[in-house]
Amino acid sequence: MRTERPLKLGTRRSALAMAQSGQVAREITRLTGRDVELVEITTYGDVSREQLAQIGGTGVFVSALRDALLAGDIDLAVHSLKDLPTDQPAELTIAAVPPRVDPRDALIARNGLTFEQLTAAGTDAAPVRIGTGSPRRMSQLNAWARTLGHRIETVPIRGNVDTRIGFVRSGELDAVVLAAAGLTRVGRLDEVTELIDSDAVLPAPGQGALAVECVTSDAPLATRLAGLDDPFTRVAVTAERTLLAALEAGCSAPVGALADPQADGEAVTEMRLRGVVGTIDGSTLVQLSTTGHVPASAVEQTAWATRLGRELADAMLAKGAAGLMGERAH
Ligand SMILES: NCc1[nH]cc(CCC(=O)O)c1CC(=O)O
Repeated sequence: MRTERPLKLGTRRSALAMAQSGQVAREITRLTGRDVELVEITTYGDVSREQLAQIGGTGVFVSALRDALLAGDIDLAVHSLKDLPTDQPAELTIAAVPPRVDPRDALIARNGLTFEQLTAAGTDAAPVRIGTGSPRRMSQLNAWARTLGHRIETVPIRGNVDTRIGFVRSGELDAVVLAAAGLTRVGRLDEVTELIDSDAVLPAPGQGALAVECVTSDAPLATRLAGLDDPFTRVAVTAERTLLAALEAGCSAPVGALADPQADGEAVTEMRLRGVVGTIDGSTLVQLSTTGHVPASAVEQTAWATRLGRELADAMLAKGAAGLMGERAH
């Protein structure tokens, strides 16, 4: 009997990418008995020193992995779902969306402070300086500070987890905001000083979820990878990403979205979808939500989640969402 060659899983070299790729590799081996080998790929998003919003945001981490898939250099790739452009190329298939981890953003502030404690010290002359390269985070953090009557300044930064946390440790910034999911995956969740409630800051569509992608023509592989798929996560991120697409926004737009499917045993029953879009300074936000009854059949769920996302986008557009998104961080 012929032993199958190991599957080649393309991954970025960052600690975060290696952690999530390694985890998916182990899961594939556990489910299919097949060995998986990691192949390191450098993406433009890893080498560029420019601000993410400036280089276009959408897809910079993704395109080198996709090129390697299409060239046949690798069999599959693992992406952070929030980094994936919403329009899926026909030659590539998202074969699985594994169970999502905590979708919230996390604050890492000096002296163990929460957002409210930290920002209370801000003045007009010396606002509290919070680092994030994300227009979505800037917009909602600024809006949050406004409701508290506190003075903050959002400072555009980028770099890997280590670099970002380093700005706080060095005293250059008072705090940084990162995805809890990424911090969990690289084992640094213990440095978080506040897990930010989604009522204050809605995460990026798809945050905390992964996408396992392969070429569409490799149907047998796609079928095997489907064993990693989590229907709860799939229905949630479908609604969130449809909202993002229907707003015609990319991953660097100030759009937050979160769907929370309620489970009744094995079945998803109700799902609430919340969305927000705002100006970078947080002076104007369009924030809406909708709730619906999730159909029982897996086949109907995708179409249903797509409809929910579109409906919420239409409602947000009717409230002026498009006008707020034209603005850019730079
Ligand atoms: N934009 C970069 C990026 N892509 C995915 C994550 C975190 C992990 C995830 O959301 O799945 C991060 C870092 C961050 O936003 O702090």
